[in-house]
Amino acid sequence: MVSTLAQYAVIDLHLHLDGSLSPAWMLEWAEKQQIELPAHTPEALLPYVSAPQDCSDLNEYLRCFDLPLSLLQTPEALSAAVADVLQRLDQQGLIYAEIRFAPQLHTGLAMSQEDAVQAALTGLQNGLANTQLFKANLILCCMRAADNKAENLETIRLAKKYLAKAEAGVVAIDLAGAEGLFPTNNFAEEFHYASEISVPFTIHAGEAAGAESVQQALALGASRIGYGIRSIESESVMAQLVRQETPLEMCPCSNLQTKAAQSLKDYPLRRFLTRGIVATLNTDNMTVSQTSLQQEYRLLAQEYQLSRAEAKQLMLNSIAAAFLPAEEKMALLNTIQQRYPQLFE
Ligand SMILES: O=c1[nH]cnc2c1ncn2[C@@H]1O[C@H](CO)[C@@H](O)[C@H]1O
Ligand SMILES: [Zn+2]
Repeated sequence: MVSTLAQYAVIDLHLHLDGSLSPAWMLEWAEKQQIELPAHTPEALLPYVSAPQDCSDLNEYLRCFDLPLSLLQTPEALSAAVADVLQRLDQQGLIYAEIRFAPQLHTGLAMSQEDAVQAALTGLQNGLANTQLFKANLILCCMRAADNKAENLETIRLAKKYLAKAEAGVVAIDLAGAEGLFPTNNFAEEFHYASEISVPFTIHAGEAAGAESVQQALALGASRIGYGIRSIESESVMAQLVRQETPLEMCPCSNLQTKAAQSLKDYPLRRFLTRGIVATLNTDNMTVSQTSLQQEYRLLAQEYQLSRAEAKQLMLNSIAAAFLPAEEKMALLNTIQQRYPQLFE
């Protein structure tokens, strides 16, 4: 049962590019760019780019992104990183993925946010050409910070521009970063603007803050919620998620590390599914969290007694939740059925 449930690992809707670079890729691109790293083998590099065993909270978790981000400041590196992640997802048997990154975190050298978006799109097209993936798309993250409204608004403007180009590969925006330090409502202006110009969005909420943060994200018009774990604290928020069919992008390994969830035993995924909330299963950060989508399914199968029916529901929820038009969702379902008929027996 355990190994078969890992076969349901075919769609990842919540995966950060910068938190998912392989150590080998980081070593290769550090050398290419003559960037000095604190370690010179993949094993020795791991402690610098993955959450510690005793990670205390989201703020500590977020420190793991400094090193990978330092390697992603040129168009070549950014394109290569996207293509490499796609190749690894393909090797793992995935069929569809939405990869997110924050263009404003890639402007440390000479790139503008738009250069970063274009570089990532080039990587997306190159990567897709070399894989069997049905498709992959990009989500552009706005960041929770103190003085970055202009940067966030620019990210949203770019999302609109590239959303308007059919098939470009940008499908939505996100809000990432330190939720405990910068509450969701601080970003109301940004998301009012996104709504006004019809840019769909997901917001990381209910991770380092409570159900009220999910409530705020819903009030702003979020189409999906990143994690939303602490929705479990509010009957009315859960009722709203059911009523509006707003999907939750759940990432158990990461949620345990950031202490958004205290233990797997109390992880609210099953209660969400039972209530009819559109919960999905994702990785968040393959490298920072030392995980893969198969690993997430395996963990839940082993330690959470995830059933086959629940695994199938999670996969079907991911199809429903994808930022894809209805006909592409149908095509995605068909592709999965053809490639993995055993998942539907
Ligand atoms: O679990 C998370 N919660 C909130 N923000 C995150 C999480 N994982 C990554 N990022 C943030 O998203 C940025 C763009 O990919 C990363 O640089 C990191 O700061
Ligand atoms: Zn995330």
